[in-house]
Amino acid sequence: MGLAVVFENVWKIFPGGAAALQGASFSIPEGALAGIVGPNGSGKTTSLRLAMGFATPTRGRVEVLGVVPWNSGEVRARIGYLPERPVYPLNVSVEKLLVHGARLLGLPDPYGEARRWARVVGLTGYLSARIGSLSRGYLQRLGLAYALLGEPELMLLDEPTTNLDPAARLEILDLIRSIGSDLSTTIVVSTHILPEMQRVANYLVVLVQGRVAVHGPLPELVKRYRAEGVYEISTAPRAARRAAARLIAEDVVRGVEVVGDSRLLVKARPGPEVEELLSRLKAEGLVESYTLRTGSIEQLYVSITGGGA
Ligand SMILES: Nc1ncnc2c1ncn2[C@@H]1O[C@H](COP(=O)(O)OP(=O)(O)OP(=O)(O)O)[C@@H](O)[C@H]1O
Repeated sequence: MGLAVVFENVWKIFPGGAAALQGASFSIPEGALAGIVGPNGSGKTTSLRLAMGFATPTRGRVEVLGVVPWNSGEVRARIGYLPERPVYPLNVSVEKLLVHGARLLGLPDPYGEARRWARVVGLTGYLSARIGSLSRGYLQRLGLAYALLGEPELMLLDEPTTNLDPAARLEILDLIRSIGSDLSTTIVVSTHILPEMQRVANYLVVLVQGRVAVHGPLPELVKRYRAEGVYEISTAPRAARRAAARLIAEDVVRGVEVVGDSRLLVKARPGPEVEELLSRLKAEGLVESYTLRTGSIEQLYVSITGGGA
């Protein structure tokens, strides 16, 4: 599988001297739903703007979908971008804006395109609504629909949940997750709110002061840093409760959830103790298979950086 985004030793120094990126290197594989996480000012927005080709690096190499983005007008049409603070014409209808966007991309059926993505983001009932009348959550849906026009190969979403209330936040995250699983688009989401990424991301880039502390598939990082993880366990037929009772008594297990007759989720810090325990239960025939599914991004972040997001 190829790489959707490659940053190689990228520096971005602004005219006033602020160094937003200081030798950042990371890559994001095609098809990933990647979170770029880091505290305010760590270079998230700068990274997305460089990937979009809206800015050029002072030094280093940025490659997106196999090309250098600021040299190629063509690649912009393959990327959907949701800026941190999008600006919309308030007196225009939802449909009109989406149709306009589809026309700018030269898409053959602008109305069909507008309706398709409005449906995906749950705005079908709002096609004729004035943009100025939408709530913040619905404005973000509109931003997602706009970024989806033309079904881009890559979506760059900059802090898509900022300024939303908790319910709208969850709706947007769920929407991003379902877009990620329904389409083959690579999605990159920046955020300074770590627990949010847990709901959606399977790949992580951790930025600290313009440098990449770590990047990689989430389960791999959880394992490497021994942050608390969630194991998905298949037990022998109808043995989920029995296995749960065994596991909950073990020191290394932080929590157990029975999710079916023969399926469990187990919270534990990955490492030899858990592996031993699970292989013992496997040998006994109680557990059939297990995989480390994901982990606590907050804990991971603390293990990587020594704290303070
Ligand atoms: N156009 C600019 N001119 C000068 N300095 C800038 C510019 N854009 C960003 N910076 C500085 O570069 C650093 C990184 O900014 P950036 O916006 O990329 O961070 P961020 O991680 O997205 O933060 P936030 O969550 O606050 O948006 C900050 O110190 C910021 O002040």
